[in-house]
Amino acid sequence: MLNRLIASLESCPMVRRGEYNYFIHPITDGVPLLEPSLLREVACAMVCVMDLQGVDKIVTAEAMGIHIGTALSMITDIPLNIMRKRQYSLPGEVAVDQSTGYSNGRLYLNGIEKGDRVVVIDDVISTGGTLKAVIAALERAGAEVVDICVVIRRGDPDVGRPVRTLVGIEVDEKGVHVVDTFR
Ligand SMILES: O=P(O)(O)OC[C@H]1O[C@H](OP(=O)(O)OP(=O)(O)O)[C@H](O)[C@@H]1O
Ligand code: HPA
Repeated sequence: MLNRLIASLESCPMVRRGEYNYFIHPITDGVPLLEPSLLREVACAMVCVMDLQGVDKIVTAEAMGIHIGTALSMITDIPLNIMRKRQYSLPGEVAVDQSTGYSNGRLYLNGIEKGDRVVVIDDVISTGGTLKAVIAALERAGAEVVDICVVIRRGDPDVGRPVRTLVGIEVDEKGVHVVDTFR
């Protein structure tokens, strides 16, 4: 079921970002080209593994959760909420710090109401810094996070909650190796 995702990961290029081996892949970067068949494979697999019963909103983080969140939203008819790197200063906006293996920034949550049942999705989890920030913002807004699903898990990060992943990978100087599926 994940043939396209696995084959494209095992042949994707990698660059150094400081000390970090950064793999470049259509799902995580939109580079060189995101084929509809790959996006469809990923979105359909996410719909299969997630518990979407009674979910009010799909939440993702700018930028590389957006195409996946959009595909999921169109399949399920559940609205999409995007945590932005831009501040809007609307009433109730929640700001959180985000750190990854190669960057630090701030994410802003708007449009979530107390008691909303949400699922969180993203393209990749590596240090877990981004997901921790997203979960913290949702908790501050009073949402109930009912499921979390990420396409690619790099290593074994811990965000204090179960995270479903479609594939697990290891990255070394030779490139990307897929080590598990549907965890
Ligand atoms: O587990 P982590 O170490 O936090 O890494 C994962 C995050 O890194 C990337 O986002 P990034 O902040 O690079 O922004 P982008 O989506 O705009 O590329 C990716 O889209 C994830 O959200
Ligand atoms: O190695 C990576 N590649 C693409 N996106 C990422 N987000 C965190 N790590 C990575």
